[in-house]
Amino acid sequence: MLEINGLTGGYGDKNIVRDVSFTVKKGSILGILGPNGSGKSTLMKLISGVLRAEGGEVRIGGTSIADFSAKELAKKMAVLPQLHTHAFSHTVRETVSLGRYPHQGGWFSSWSEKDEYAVMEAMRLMDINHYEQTQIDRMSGGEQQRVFVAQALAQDAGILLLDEPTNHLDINHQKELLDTIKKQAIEKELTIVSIFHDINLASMYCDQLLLLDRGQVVRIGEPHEVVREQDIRAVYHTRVSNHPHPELPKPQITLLPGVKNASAIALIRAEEFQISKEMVLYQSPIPLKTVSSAVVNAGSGWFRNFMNRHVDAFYNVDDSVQEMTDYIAGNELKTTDTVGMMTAVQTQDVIVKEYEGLFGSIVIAVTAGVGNGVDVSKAVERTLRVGTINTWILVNGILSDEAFIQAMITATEAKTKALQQEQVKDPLTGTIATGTSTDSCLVAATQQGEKLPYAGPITELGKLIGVGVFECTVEALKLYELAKVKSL
Ligand SMILES: Nc1ncnc2c1ncn2[C@@H]1O[C@H](COP(=O)(O)OP(=O)(O)OP(=O)(O)O)[C@@H](O)[C@H]1O
Repeated sequence: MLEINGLTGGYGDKNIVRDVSFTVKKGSILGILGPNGSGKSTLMKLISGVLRAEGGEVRIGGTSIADFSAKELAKKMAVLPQLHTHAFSHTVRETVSLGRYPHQGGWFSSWSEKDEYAVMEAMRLMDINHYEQTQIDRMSGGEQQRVFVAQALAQDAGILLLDEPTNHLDINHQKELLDTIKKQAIEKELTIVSIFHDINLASMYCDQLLLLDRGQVVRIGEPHEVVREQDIRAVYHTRVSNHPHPELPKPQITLLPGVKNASAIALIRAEEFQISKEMVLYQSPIPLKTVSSAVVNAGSGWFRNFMNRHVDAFYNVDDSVQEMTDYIAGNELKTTDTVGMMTAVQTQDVIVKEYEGLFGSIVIAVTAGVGNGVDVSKAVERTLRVGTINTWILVNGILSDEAFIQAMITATEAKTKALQQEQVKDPLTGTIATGTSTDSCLVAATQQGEKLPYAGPITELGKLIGVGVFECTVEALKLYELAKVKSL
């Protein structure tokens, strides 16, 4: 265990780092974050003993580092400094072998099997064994960085201090290096302290983070306690937005640029919908922020094209996402810029209406096929048949995350109410259907104009969505019934 208590120090009589305390347990990684000049490297130098502390102390396993000889300390603690200056050129193997110096007995001590193993293993872990005889001054910055990390690993110390280990590395090598370090931390129970400039990488790989500002700790804790918009903004003086990692419970941040491309002022209009027997298509002049349960590009994103495609009632392919993606591409639309839904309903029976509110307007589009109506409260295993209610809500306004979710809830409630009014039944249970088994919903917004933080039924936006989705669904259901009668 590494314990830092009230560590204070700097250069000459100037204390750069003041009163820093934390502990790092075996097998875990602590990441140090902070803007340029905040004292990260100085803190590392104080921890490694390169700089003498003016106050406080560093303890390893309960013993102060002041009580270790330089060699003893080097066996316990390996350091990857920020800048590597080498007076003369070594080969990769020689450079990595320098990591073994604390384990050498004296001038005439021989190179042991253990030394050889440690060097070979470190080179293997950093994937540099094929460069073994290369002069490091002939290597790229990223390759050199991996050699120096290998040198630190070859030292076989329980504590690793790393100053920006991913410096110069491409994204794959960043991942490979941090995966290796994390694996080493867990398997060999290493204690690791590392400086990071990349807050997202630090959040992903570290168990604890320490945010430093002007030499003092602003916050320390698990990544979710430290990677917070307000703290990052206050310390780095830049606007950021926080969002979840897609696979890990580790928060990520995105920079919000101070300068944006001038974007055309866009207004979504019902009359701009292109309706044919093949599809309903809306093409926006600007990307719309979208949340949907579509077939292609479901989830959240920014898209310009919105397609509701008519498919045969017996449409049945193994990979409908791929088939739909190919269909979008076949229609000369970019698959990365298009949200695609499907319906067995005649797309010419779509109801598209515009609703004006105090804040601006929304456009609602509904196709409704209820041959597969389901009473959700009595949902049972069913054979899946296409026949679905697709509801689009396109908003001329700026929606918050809450508003996107509330818009979906409000729209779903309005749809269910429409089914109730039209007495649409679940054919299996004979009770009123609440939807169909494959309904889709899409909410998209220009993110221009008025800020709309909420979309519940009590808000202006929610009222329009409620009335609009109800009316459009009722009308779409009537057209569906008509089409059914006509086809008999
Ligand atoms: N050798 C030195 N002598 C005097 N002052 C120094 C020395 N090294 C660094 N400093 C000063 O200490 C302060 C902190 O520097 P430090 O290198 O610790 O910051 P850092 O957080 O690691 O920055 P960066 O992100 O730019 O690497 C800076 O103001 C710097 O000018």
